[in-house]
Amino acid sequence: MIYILPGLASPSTYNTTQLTFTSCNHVTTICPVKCYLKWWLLVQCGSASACLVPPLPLHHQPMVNKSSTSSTSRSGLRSLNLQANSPTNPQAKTPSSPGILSPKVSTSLLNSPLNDSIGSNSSKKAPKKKSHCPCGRSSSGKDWLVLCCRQDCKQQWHTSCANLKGANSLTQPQVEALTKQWQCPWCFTLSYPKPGSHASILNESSLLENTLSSALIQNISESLEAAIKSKIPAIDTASIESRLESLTKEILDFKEHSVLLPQQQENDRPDFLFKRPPIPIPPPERRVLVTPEGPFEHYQEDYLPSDQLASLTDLLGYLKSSADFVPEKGHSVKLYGEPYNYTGSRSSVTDPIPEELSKIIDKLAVDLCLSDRPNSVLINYYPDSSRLQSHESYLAMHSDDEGSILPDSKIVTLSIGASRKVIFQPKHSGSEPQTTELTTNHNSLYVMSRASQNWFKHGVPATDADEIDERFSVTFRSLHQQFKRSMLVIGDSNTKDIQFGSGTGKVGKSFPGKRTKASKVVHIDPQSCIGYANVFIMCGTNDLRCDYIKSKSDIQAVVEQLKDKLSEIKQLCPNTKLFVIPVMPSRIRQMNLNIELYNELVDQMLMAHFPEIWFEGIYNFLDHQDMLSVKLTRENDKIHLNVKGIAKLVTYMKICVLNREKYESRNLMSVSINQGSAHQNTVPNTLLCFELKVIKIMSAPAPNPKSQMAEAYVQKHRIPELFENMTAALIHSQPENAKKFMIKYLETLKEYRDEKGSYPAMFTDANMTAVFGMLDVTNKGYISMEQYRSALKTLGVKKYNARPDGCEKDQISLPTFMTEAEEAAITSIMSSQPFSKAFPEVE
Ligand SMILES: O=C(O)CCC(=O)C(=O)O
Ligand SMILES: [Fe+2]
Repeated sequence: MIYILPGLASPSTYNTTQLTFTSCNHVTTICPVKCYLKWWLLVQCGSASACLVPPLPLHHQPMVNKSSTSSTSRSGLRSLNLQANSPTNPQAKTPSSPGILSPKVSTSLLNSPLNDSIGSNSSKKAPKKKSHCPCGRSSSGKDWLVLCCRQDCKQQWHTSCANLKGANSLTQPQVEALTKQWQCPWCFTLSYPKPGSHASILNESSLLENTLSSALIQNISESLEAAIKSKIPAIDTASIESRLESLTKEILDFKEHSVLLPQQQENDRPDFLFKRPPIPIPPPERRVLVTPEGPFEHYQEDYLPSDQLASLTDLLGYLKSSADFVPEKGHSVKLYGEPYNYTGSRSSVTDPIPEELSKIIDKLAVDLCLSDRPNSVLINYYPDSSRLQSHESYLAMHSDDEGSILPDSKIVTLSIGASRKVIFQPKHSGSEPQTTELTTNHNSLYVMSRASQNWFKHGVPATDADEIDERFSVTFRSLHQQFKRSMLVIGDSNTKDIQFGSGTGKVGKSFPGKRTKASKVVHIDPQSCIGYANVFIMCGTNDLRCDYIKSKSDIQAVVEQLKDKLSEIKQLCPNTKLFVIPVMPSRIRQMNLNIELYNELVDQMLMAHFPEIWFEGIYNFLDHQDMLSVKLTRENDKIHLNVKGIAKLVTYMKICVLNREKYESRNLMSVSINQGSAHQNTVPNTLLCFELKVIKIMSAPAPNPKSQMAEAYVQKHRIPELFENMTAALIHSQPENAKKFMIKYLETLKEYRDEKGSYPAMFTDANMTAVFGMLDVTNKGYISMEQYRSALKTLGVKKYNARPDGCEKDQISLPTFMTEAEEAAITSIMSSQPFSKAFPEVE
């Protein structure tokens, strides 16, 4: 392929035009061709196809043309049609073709239609008579005269003037071959006009625009500068600059911390999605909390009888000699029983509790009436000063407040060896903390409650004595790893029927916990939260009854009460994950108006002060009129959830716990806890998009046929369940690409529907009820064990309880089925394998 790149040209500049030849798409030569003929000869000798764009007269735009030809030759060459009359060839005197004229032959006189468009220099030179070359001079028999083939032109040109000098050395037949359709430089144009979208046009216009606007800006700034200089003699530019710098920084900070979506996206989001404030406002100030109990409950000397003391001393001696202690800061440790992981712990391996210690635990359980038998023993070894400098023997101030410790349990410490001081300091006293000292003597015991850990910290200070003897403290705790997922539900009568533990209709063993009563917000007891990993507050319905609420300020007062309670809980239990459940709408319209406003205000309050507290949607408890669904409400009761409602509530809470656990474990919200103060953090936008805002609870609008149709459609296709499921899965998995994940999810569902694949392992009550219903066709209310197994299989559950309630009678009820299915699903999620299989990560 040959490309010829013309430039702007007038006939007088043709000689400098360059033709660019490329072959096989490679530029092979850039050849300054002084005439078309040279170019033609080159092309004839080579085999490449070619495209010639001759130099154009000034009124034509320069352009590059990659195509081959309009009128093409065999080689794809755009032909030049020369009309020549060789001065050296006598035969040429007789024109052999109509286009070839001898220099002396004159044709008709015609005005050139292009004369006007030629540059002024050229136009001066351009003769009016077409029978003469535009140069107006005679060629003195040296040049061929060639005639433009265009009917409306027919202008003659000297070969030299038309940049065809070489033509004069050609023979007549060669010239004839060239001259069939020659167009003169005035007429020759490309048959392919430059498209309007051509990059060069865009560049040209944007360049022009930029240049114009830069020039304009420059003009303006110059005149401004001049005006300022003349009017204001001296400006402190340094201070302005520094202010500008700090403003820029503020803007950047704001951008960084802002969690609001850009305006457009914000508008695009459905109304029910969560919003967070751009910058979280710090929580209310820390306040002085009065400790309800002392730092330790009990201290007793000479605790162990001599035989137990002797065997314990033997064990400690053995541990010391066998170098079983693992060094930590200021002391060493040895762990037995249930693993106890605390901040700074270095020993992950534990041995079973040895007999000597087991016997001591038996005694402790009886003597101290322990409801939970300690199952974890940590021995601290403070070596004597021959092994460790006195000032290096200590245990730093800390609280035993790890999530795995049972909330209502005791932490018991037996001291063996040298007397050492243990000191205690309150955490929330405000002023200089008052220190309590306890001297622990050999064979003494002191007992702390788990709750006291949230009020006090304790430690074993280094001594300034030159010499100290060794000391051991044998500490006993009740731990359970599942307690890391423990739940406390603080709520009104709607939470009364939540039962913790395992078995039918219970929360399940994966989520230990308890429910405490708070009929009204003011009854919430922050201390009850101590030791629980997750706290759900579901309270407020009674505060919002129509008898109590006379104006908006009454509702605001309840929100303020809640704020105070939350603030205290946050201060007392910084590690606890808090969930506020929006007040469930009732079936009383007037009351729902109060509830709607309250939820709205709580939402705002949380956004402003506690952005880390989850305020989850409860929309799936409502019917299409945003009233508590009649299916979930007790008969003749407009407020309370029925058994199904409670089961749904429990499922919802469990999903909340799992979602948050996964969310935090992925470091999306790294709440860092430092000495009791939780640092606020922002929530990433991607996730916020999927957090559910409490639905707008409106008083019921008059049903209209369109909305009924829409409702019927939504119900028929189970759209809310689909979205509920998908949102849960999305939050749970938090894939990089949410869109792809959802597509994949829907495809999985589709496969399931087509009975090709496994159903995702997280399902709603509706899913389970539907599967149960398919098996219990006669509506007996139970299914057989065989059906139970196949139903779980249908739901994609692989591991499940093989002996559920009712298995002896071969009658598995719907609640049992639901509990077991859910428990199994949750177990599978936690073991993550089947879950991740059901929700493959989408790249
Ligand atoms: O050595 C002591 O008395 C204190 C031990 C202690 O606080 C602990 O192990 O957590
Ligand atoms: Fe401790």
